[in-house]
Amino acid sequence: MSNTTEIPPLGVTYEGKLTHEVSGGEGPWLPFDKVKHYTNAFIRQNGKILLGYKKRGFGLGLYNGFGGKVEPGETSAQAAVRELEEEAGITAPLRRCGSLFFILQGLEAAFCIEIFVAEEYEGTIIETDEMGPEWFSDGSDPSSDLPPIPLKQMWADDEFWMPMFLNNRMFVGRGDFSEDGKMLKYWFGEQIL
Ligand SMILES: Nc1[nH]c(=O)nc2c1ncn2[C@H]1C[C@H](O)[C@@H](COP(=O)(O)OP(=O)(O)OP(=O)(O)O)O1
Repeated sequence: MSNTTEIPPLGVTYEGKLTHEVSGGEGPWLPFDKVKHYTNAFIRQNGKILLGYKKRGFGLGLYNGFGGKVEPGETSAQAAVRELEEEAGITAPLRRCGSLFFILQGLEAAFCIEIFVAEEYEGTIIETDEMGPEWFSDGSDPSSDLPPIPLKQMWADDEFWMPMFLNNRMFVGRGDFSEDGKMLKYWFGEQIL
């Protein structure tokens, strides 16, 4: 790991205190002109975590939480509930547990993604045109028959903030990606409220 820094890069928003957990990569942080707001929601229940296999569009072929763009007039919390229902058919009392900022080389707008989690949900989980939902073990139950979280088939940043997420910490961070999806530089930390 090189270029470690304790100062969070531009785009990382937080309140209160921040601890630096992990950073790395080379070169300068990439510039950005605009920011687009997104959500990403996870259901975590009894040692299991619900992920979706992305069937189309951005992040195709990767597992992720359920989410998408925040529409005009919506709060990110409202968008998170709507996107979870659109993509997995369920509603849940989501609460925010982190904020991430990503830049993809070649795209003019950066992604500001609010991450949400809930331990319960209502409705029946369904496969949609966008997502194939699957349960994974969150690692807390050694006797679980479920597969582990498939980090090799997720965005490269996930392995850095997932440990904080799984420990119920509020996390923030930034990752800059090349056009072919390689993470060039990253910084992740924990927010202490
Ligand atoms: N580097 C990254 N790491 C990660 O874990 N999630 C990422 C990510 N970059 C993007 N995401 C997530 C945020 C969001 O849940 C999803 C992108 O949402 P979508 O592909 O659904 O966006 P769309 O532009 O299709 O929006 P909608 O049409 O509103 O669904 O990918």
